[in-house]
Amino acid sequence: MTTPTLDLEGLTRRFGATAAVDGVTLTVPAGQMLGIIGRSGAGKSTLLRLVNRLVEPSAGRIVYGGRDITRLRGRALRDWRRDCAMVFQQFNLVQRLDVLTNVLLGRLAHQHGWRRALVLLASAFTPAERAMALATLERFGLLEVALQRAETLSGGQQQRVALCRALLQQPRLVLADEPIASLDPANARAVMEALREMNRARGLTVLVNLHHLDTAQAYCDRILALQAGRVVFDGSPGALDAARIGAIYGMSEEEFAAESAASVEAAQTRPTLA
Ligand SMILES: Nc1ncnc2c1ncn2[C@@H]1O[C@H](COP(=O)(O)OP(=O)(O)OP(=O)(O)O)[C@@H](O)[C@H]1O
Repeated sequence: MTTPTLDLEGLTRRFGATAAVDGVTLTVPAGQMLGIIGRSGAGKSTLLRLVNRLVEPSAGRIVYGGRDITRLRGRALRDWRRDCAMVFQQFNLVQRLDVLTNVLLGRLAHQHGWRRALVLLASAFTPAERAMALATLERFGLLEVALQRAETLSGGQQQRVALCRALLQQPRLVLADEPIASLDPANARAVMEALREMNRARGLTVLVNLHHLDTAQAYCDRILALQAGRVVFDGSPGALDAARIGAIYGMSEEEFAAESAASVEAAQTRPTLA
């Protein structure tokens, strides 16, 4: 399935005196995997949250396939949020539920009102939905853990379950906010490969916030670097070398990576949703 172009036009979000995202103008073609990098506080999370309208813009527009997303309300806004699957650093699985049910929760994006409550309470997913969930788990090498509680899985497995849940939502875009920041290198690789496979096999547009330049270079078609909410680099992975990083951020690539790792550790000590 191909997806239409995503256009951000002068997108801005201010929090008091801080411009978290400041006049970002960008066209993301259908099926592109865009890596977004930047120091802590550069505006990466806010940018993703603007795209699915979890955060409202102070100025500018989001346009998808020619439709002004910024103006959507009510049902149309809910449908847009269903079209944008979010993936979080902390996976956000329901730990005490089994893997299969966690994946099926992605289908709830297609239900509203009392139907949603019914499906949730009675676990009333259809046989077709269950088959879809099992096939997705199999594709990601997770079939044998389908009936285990989420809490028994490694971080890398949990994040791949979260990707399966995102796929069950049948989104057009995937917005992944630091999806590998809490993972060791082997698990991080497995998750990035799964994300890349979703992008390639399904033609899904992926926007992924990453702390490490080398990861963005290895997996993404294009890199966007932010600083204080502004785009300071937008181009091919090969064009962003150590010298360019030094010029943009005033630090070496190693310092950039070390600072990012420190900010991840700080984030892990903050309370998160289960
Ligand atoms: N809800 C909010 N209220 C006030 N300020 C906010 C809010 N959300 C973000 N900010 C501010 O906006 C700026 C950008 O934050 P954002 O979380 O988008 O950056 P980030 O690049 O994702 O950082 P990190 O890598 O640490 O997650 C920061 O100065 C932050 O303090």
